[in-house]
Amino acid sequence: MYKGRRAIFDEISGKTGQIAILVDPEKTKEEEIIVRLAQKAEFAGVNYFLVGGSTVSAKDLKQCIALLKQHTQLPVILFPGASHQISDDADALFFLNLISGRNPDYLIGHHIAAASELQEMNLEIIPTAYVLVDGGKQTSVQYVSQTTPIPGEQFSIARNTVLAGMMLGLQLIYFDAGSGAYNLVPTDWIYKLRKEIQVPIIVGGGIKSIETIDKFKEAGVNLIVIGNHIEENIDFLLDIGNYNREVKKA
Ligand SMILES: CC(C)=CCC/C(C)=C/CC/C(C)=C/CC/C(C)=C/COP(=O)(O)OP(=O)(O)O
Ligand SMILES: O=P(O)(O)OC[C@@H](O)CO
Ligand SMILES: [Mg+2]
Repeated sequence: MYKGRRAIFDEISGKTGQIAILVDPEKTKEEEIIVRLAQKAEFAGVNYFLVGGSTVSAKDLKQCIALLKQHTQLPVILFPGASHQISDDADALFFLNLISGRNPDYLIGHHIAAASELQEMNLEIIPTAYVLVDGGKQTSVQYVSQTTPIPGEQFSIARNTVLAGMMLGLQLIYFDAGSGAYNLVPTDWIYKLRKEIQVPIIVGGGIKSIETIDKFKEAGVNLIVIGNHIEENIDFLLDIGNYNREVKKA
């Protein structure tokens, strides 16, 4: 039965500059890769694994999570592209509400489809305002959800969208410029929002450098998500490790 735990939400809220690795179960199937990812992530001081994708099957998702849980102590959070992307082996679920879009399936449809199964699971469910930001290219999420992202120059639309999300009771904001984005979520959005809202903020899409991670941390982002860049270059985790050790010393 769903218990309404808040441990992971509290951990995400607790500080800025935390890092999550997004694992795509469609691309990451071999145990050997998962073992390497788990070891390097833990050594680097990464905070969480996120698992999901726009087009991932239930079977691939379950297998990937089971393997991750065998090989890492880090919390595993579901980042689902659809109602079938759920597994009781994970620790938490971003219950995404795609509020930058106007597609009812992604505002309430998938949620209803998943609700009865979720009620039987032991996952921490985190109601999340999922806000797509134009990253300069059409992404899988936009295509699959048939929604239009918010343009990077339209801060007031972004602001009104997240304010409405908060008023609806969503507890976390995830700004996503999309997988492999060319343009990042604008840092000035975060600075401006941080003047009036305290809810935890997640940012992802196209992040490839320590400099970017540090900029988002300084702006007040709680959790920075990296997918493609680690898929392409697992040794970026060494740089993340060095960065985390420097931040700790400072
Ligand atoms: C309520 C439940 C269980 C699900 C909600 C479903 C919703 C609303 C999803 C939002 C829209 C969506 C399709 C999100 C997917 C987010 C995600 C995991 C993106 C990762 O990137 P990919 O789409 O896999 O990109 P690439 O494969 O191109 O790297
Ligand atoms: O794969 P990248 O570009 O890091 O994007 C991560 C994530 O925010 C996409 O939904
Ligand atoms: Mg993917």
